[in-house]
Order: sequence, then structure tokens, then C-alpha cells
Amino acid sequence: MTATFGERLERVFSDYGRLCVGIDPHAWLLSEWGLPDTAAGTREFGLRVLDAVEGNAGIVKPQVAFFERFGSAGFAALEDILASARSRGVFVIADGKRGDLGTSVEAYGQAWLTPGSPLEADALTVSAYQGVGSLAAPSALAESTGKGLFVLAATSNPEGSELQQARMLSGTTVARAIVDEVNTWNAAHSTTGLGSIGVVIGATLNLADFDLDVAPTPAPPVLAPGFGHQGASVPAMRSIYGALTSGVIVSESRSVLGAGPNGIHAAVRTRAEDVRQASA
Ligand SMILES: O=C(O)c1cc(=O)[nH]c(=O)n1[C@@H]1O[C@H](COP(=O)(O)O)[C@@H](O)[C@H]1O
Repeated sequence: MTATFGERLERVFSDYGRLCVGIDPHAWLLSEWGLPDTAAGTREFGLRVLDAVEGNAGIVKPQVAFFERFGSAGFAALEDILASARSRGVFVIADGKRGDLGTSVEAYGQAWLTPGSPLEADALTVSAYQGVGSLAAPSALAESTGKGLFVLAATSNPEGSELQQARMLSGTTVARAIVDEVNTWNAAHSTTGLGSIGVVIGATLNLADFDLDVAPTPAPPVLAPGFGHQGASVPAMRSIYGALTSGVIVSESRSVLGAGPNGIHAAVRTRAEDVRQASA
């Protein structure tokens, strides 16, 4: 039987810890790395990040937008990076933030979560602006293939807070309602441990502002961007996430990538150790 996403993620946590290195080939980073701002540059950048991650951390998160800038050539570069990550056993969260009504988002799920698809990843970030229920098809695909989704709930950027703290007719915040719906899905589909559907909750936030300070049980997988460049500190991980900490994936891009091609190996090793200590 295929291992569930939650089981696979827990194995990554115990083998490598919770650090996720973002693969975000910003134009300025490509320049600092001595690479051209082209699809070939993004490919080389991604492969070099994988060289540094392999054996030192377990998860990468390519930000699809930086590849999409180059159209089909950018997607071809991303396909090579995804294939390389698979062959190295590095877990991939594709950061595509897809969302739409059911039949269209179903196709996004097929693109990113189907085994053998050119863009196959282990998980995909998705938006629930059309309702968590609109994500039923990719959620079901994830369950059947041992893959996962991360649904945006409370994002690290300040512009999201007003919308995400707004109260539903039930009185709960939008962010909390998304987390609760995800947990209901997981409870109905996963019998053990972390579920297949996770949420995105930024590390820059005060979770009480989103009614997320009292954690739902069991905690879902939590993709946690906002550490490093956006200001959140890894040693504060437990105080930020409280009872959600058991599912947290610490995601950092610029703060690690900024070490450059010569410093990236040491940066990943140091960061991974910091995260292991903070989550011990
Ligand atoms: O889904 C994400 O990964 C994400 C959600 C969120 O709330 N905030 C956020 O910054 N991100 C992504 O996480 C990465 C953060 O990059 P750094 O700020 O450089 O660590 C970017 O790729 C963002 O698109």
C-alpha cells in the first residue's frame, strides 16, 4: 500500500529534520551566483541548490513563478530540477499556489501530483479562495498517490491579514475556518499521524490574531514561510506555533540562497542544524 503523504513527511522529519530550502531564482540572485537571468540560469541554480540540499536537508520548495517567467523553457528547466530531486530522494513542495473551481483545479492537481507527470512533485501549494470544498479533486488525488497539498490559511505577508482575519458567519476567522476544514478532511481520510492536506501559516504572524493559537488536533502539516529574510527567527519556532509545532516545516529561501554558490552548502548545513535544535 502506498505510504500516505503524512507518513512520508514524518519520515523526512526523522531523517533530515524540518528545514525546507526554497528554490527561488530571483534575477538578482542569479546575478550574484554568476548565472544568466535565463531559463538555463534557473536550471543550473536549482541543480546547485539540490547539490547543497542532498544529504543535508530533506525538502525543497521551488517557487514556480520564477520559472514561469521564461515560458516553456522555464517549465523545462523546472522539470529537470523536479526529476533530479526525485532521483536524489529530496522531497519537493511545488509552490504554484493554484486554485480554481473544482474541474479546473482538478487539472492543476493532475499536472503536479500525478506519478509520472512531467511536473510531478510531492506536494503543491493551493489557494482556497473558491472554498476548501473546491479542492476536493486534488485532495482525493493526493490521498490516492501519497502526495500532499498545502492550503493557504494565514500568509506571512502583511497584506493578507485583513482578509484572513475576517470573520465568517460562524464567527470564526477565515484562516481558522480553512484550517478546521482541512483538519476535517484529514480526520476523514487519514487514520494515523499527519494528514495529507496541510496548511500554510506564516511565521511572521501572531497566531492569536487568526484564532490559531489554540491548535486543532491532531496538528496538520504546516508549511511555515517567513523565517529568515522576512524576519521570523528559528529559535522562536515553538513560541510562534505552539501545539502546531509538530507539523511545522521551516521554509527559507533568500536567507539561505543569499550565501551564494560557494557558501550554500555550509548555509544549508547550519540552517538544518538550527532547525533541528529548535524543534528538538
Ligand atoms: O506558500 C509559500 O511558500 C508562501 C506563503 C506565504 O505566506 N509567504 C511566503 O513567503 N511564501 C513563499 O515562501 C517564499 C519566501 O521566501 P523568503 O522570504 O526568501 O524566505 C517565497 O517563495 C514565497 O512565495
